[in-house]
Amino acid sequence: MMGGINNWVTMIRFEQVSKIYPGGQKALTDVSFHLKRGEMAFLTGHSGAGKSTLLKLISVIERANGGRVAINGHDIAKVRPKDVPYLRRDIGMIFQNHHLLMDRSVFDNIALPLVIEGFALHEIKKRVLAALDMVGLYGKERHYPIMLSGGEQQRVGIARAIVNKPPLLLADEPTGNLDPKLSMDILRLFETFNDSGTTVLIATHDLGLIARMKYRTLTLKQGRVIGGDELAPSQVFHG
Ligand SMILES: Nc1ncnc2c1ncn2[C@@H]1O[C@H](COP(=O)(O)OP(=O)(O)OP(=O)(O)O)[C@@H](O)[C@H]1O
Repeated sequence: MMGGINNWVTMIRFEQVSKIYPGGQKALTDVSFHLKRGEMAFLTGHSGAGKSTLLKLISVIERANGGRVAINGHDIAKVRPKDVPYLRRDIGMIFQNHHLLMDRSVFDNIALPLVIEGFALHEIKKRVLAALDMVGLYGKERHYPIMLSGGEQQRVGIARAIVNKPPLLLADEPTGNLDPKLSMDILRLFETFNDSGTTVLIATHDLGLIARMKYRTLTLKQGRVIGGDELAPSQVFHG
């Protein structure tokens, strides 16, 4: 655990985090912010600003070169490679191109995280159908992704991310391919999860979408956090 009395309320904590990719590309420089448990926030910035890299550091797909990252009370630097899968169970990840298995049914796609965790079949069935219901796709479990619209496919990806009820949900451009109405529907869905206690961080270019919502925003520019950062530590803890 990292020091500090406020750890128990913190879901994501970055302290002066830097990431340089092999080859020398600086992706993040001195990034500090906190996200409390139960918060929902946006992460924005131009293409190449470092949004995906920041999400990859949270999900331990990449590791930082400098500074400290703590997720759900765990100092990532101290998490051994063999324990990374356990940490990831606490994180639901949603991608722009949803990474669905096209040769598997909607049911199988959503069931995947539960199969990996070794759940019993009756429990898997119950949870998959509940997740489908939450994203408004009940009855489509036998469909294949190819039979669904882009917005429906995205919702299958969301159902897969929330099916094991992770306390943290990360979304990387979740509305990238969707029209404004569908984008809003997806954000409302995230709000529903947030209302039930899930911490949500959404990376997006879509400033229009952000402006229509009331949430805090962390803005990156060339790998650094820039002005008006409402996720600055003091404001998170005392705001
Ligand atoms: N695996 C990698 N190897 C080397 N450089 C990388 C790698 N991934 C990202 N980068 C570089 O790091 C910087 C930040 O990239 P990142 O993907 O985090 O930005 P982003 O804000 O998510 O961009 P976009 O909105 O286009 O997805 C960019 O300069 C990018 O070229």
